[in-house]
Amino acid sequence: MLAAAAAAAVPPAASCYSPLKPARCGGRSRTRFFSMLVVGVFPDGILSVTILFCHRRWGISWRCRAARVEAGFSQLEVRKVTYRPPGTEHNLLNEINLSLREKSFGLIFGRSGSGKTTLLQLLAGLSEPTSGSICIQKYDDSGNPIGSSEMLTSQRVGIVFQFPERYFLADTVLEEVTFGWPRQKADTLFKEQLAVNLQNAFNSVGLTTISLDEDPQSLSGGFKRRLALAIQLVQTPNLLLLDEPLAGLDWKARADVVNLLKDLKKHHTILVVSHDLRELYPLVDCSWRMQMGGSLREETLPV
Ligand SMILES: Nc1ncnc2c1ncn2[C@@H]1O[C@H](COP(=O)(O)OP(=O)(O)OP(=O)(O)O)[C@@H](O)[C@H]1O
Repeated sequence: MLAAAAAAAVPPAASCYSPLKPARCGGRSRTRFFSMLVVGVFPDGILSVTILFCHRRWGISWRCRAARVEAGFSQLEVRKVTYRPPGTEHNLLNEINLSLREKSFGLIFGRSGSGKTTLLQLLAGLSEPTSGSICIQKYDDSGNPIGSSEMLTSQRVGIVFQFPERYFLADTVLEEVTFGWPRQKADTLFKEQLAVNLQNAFNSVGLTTISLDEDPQSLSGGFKRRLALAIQLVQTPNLLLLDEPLAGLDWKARADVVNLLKDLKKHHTILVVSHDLRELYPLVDCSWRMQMGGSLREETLPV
């Protein structure tokens, strides 16, 4: 990142400069420059790169250009979340805490009925926590929080349910993907952006070989899951939630989806609920066990 920032900061006139030695600028000029790279970090975690040119004959005349580059990382934080469905007397989830750093892969496992899917639904904004908060917090490189956290909104989350192909509604892949897109003319620009996102999403899930006129139900199991993922990726979510992504697939399609998730993990923050621990194990950065009674404990996978 620093190299890129430095490259962006170099003015055109300084194309021959060296940060280590005095350099000769241009064939005819005998003037020599010294250059200095000044790097600073502001308290808000922004990295500043400044290049000073010190002129040998004129003393400290200088030219300077600065670039500001975001440093640090952001993290999903679930803080003391409790959930009791309206009209019931028992909590399904109790004081759940979870942190997941951007571009990492988290996995929640646990017995059937312990509350894993309920937690995903809260993260996706499909229901509201009874208490506690779900937010995104930014940190600098030293791990100090930058500013206050932002609430995670449903627009920033993509969720792929268990057996997503059961919810396909359209007759063609194109209609399926564009199902929720705005229909009004005024939204042309927005639709153009979605079309670009769609191309990127299809590239990232490896769906470029299928025809957009194909019936989604005629796709293989692995390709149906790819399509379900692409539909979510079009919205460029900050967080991708997957409920049992391997359920109901044959061994080949399972391997296919695991490889796909390995690729997606490079660019996306992914949180998965699954019983398929052995197959997902190589991808996992953090894991938690949901216990009966709805409490969550960080725990390495028992594989
Ligand atoms: N709105 C609700 N009202 C009452 N109980 C509910 C509600 N939603 C879910 N439950 C119950 O909460 C418990 C947790 O369900 P959930 O689907 O989250 O479990 P899970 O860990 O994902 O299970 P599985 O691994 O079988 O998918 C279940 O006993 C379920 O019946």
